[in-house]
Amino acid sequence: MSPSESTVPADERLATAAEKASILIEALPWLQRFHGATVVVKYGGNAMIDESLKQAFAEDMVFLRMAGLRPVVVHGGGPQITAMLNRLGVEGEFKGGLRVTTPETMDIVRMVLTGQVSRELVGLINAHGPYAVGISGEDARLFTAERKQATVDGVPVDIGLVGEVSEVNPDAVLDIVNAGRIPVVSTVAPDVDGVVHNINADTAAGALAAALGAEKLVVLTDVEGLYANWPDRGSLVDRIRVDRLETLLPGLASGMIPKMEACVRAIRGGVRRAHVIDGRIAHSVLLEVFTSRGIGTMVFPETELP
Ligand SMILES: Nc1ncnc2c1ncn2[C@@H]1O[C@H](COP(=O)(O)OP(=O)(O)O)[C@@H](O)[C@H]1O
Ligand SMILES: CC(=O)N[C@@H](CCC(=O)OP(=O)(O)O)C(=O)O
Repeated sequence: MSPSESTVPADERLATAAEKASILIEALPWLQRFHGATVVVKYGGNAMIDESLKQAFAEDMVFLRMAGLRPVVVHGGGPQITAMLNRLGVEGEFKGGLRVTTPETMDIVRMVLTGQVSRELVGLINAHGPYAVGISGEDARLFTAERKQATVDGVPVDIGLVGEVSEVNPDAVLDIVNAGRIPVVSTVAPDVDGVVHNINADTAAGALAAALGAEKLVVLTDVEGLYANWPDRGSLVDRIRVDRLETLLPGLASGMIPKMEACVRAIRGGVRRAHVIDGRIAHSVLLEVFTSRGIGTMVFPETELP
């Protein structure tokens, strides 16, 4: 046998081929259903664990695009901001799940999100072709921020330059999507006076999904989904109607609050499905979009039966 030849038993090859074919065919109804659909994917900093996971995420975005969907990425970067603050010796703290943002912190938040995390994701996606374009809430008035307070023990507290999204102008994102490319959105944005604010990435993703009339919002994080009795790992919620989720909101611990508020905002804004899934699993987005069972927690509208 020459070195260029190899032998694999025919029955083994057939079994592998049959398994692959069944995986591909399971995706068929979803490929049909989601053709042309906009999917907003929020990639949290806690799910950007290692290089292979980030590369798998980039592959998923290109896969969605090549399968005829319209993916829009909104990225986080909380742990990356914290690491940079530590490197620069700047003190930082969170209140009610949001980063207390001084003008000095804001400079670092903006630098890390737009100059580091966005650039890295854009590069990973563009390794597959000229698809990704980075854009921030400051570009073409994508987001307008309104100063937001945190709630600690039911009391509102000032946390500096932190914004809620008061307005979304999705035109620039649509320009990129309509050109066949993948927007990668960083969540810093000016208020009406032009003062740049730090916006939680879940909050921005929910607002953008609603403004785009997206089919789906998919939020990647570092847990399997929403646990009804956190931290009881046996209490993972498979699916939940938006009105029921609203009743749970006041009892949720920080971290999950902005995510679940974002899901509520998206569904109330007309998005058909919002999902919180485990970004620590490679290709988790494909598993959610193209398999019948999906993964994680799915939020659906009140107009559907529980
Ligand atoms: N009810 C809950 N279900 C699941 N996770 C929860 C819940 N309450 C709080 N959490 C916490 O929320 C975290 C996810 O939020 P966060 O750390 O902000 O992630 P990300 O960087 O993905 O935005 C989880 O790791 C978990 O510690
Ligand atoms: C106001 C606020 O808290 N902003 C966040 C923005 C980044 C973010 O949301 O990143 P993750 O999705 O990785 O948590 C922050 O400064 O950490």
